[in-house]
Amino acid sequence: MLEEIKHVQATADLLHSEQQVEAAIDNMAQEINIALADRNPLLLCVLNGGIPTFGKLLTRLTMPLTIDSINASRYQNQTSGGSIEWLLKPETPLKGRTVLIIDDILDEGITLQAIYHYCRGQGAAAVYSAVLVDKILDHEKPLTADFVGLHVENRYLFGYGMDYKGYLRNAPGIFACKE
Ligand SMILES: O=P(O)(O)OC[C@H]1O[C@H](OP(=O)(O)OP(=O)(O)O)[C@H](O)[C@@H]1O
Ligand code: HPA
Repeated sequence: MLEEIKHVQATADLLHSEQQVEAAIDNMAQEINIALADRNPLLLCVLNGGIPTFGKLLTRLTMPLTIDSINASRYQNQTSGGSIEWLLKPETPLKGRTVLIIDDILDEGITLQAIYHYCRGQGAAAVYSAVLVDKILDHEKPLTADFVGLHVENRYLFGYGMDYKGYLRNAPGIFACKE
């Protein structure tokens, strides 16, 4: 397995450097600071891929806020998605809260849509979403994200939280696997 991971990393294309990703996160934070300034938001980290984006946004946000996590996994360390498995639900009551869901990637949008409906079902007053990457697809998605860092071509990606078979989430940039 580790040989495969090393090969994928060595042959991948760098699409966005660390510097470019950090600048995109700066922009997202600025937008969120304006849009949610007086909303006392509850930030939900979508485990596991959302961890870097969540952490990097967190210290750039200036309003009073609280945090929790959710884990709705669809890819289970594979490169194509299946049905959603709910591994963790937030402990914080969502009723009446403004929720900001933070994830690494909006691909088909199935995961974000499921989390959105979950939050609404729990009585959240408003549900926003922020994704580092919105993958450009040739068809409509079930929902759009409110805050997007980068729009990226339709290839299998890794880095900044996004994994290849569970690995390479720590890659310092956004990389695309060779076909
Ligand atoms: O838009 P979609 O096609 O639904 O895919 C996007 C989701 O897929 C990944 O999660 P994954 O299920 O791989 O879990 P992970 O966060 O642990 O990597 C990613 O973190 C998003 O949550
Ligand atoms: O391109 C991707 N890379 C990593 N994880 C993902 N989850 C959905 N799409 C992707």
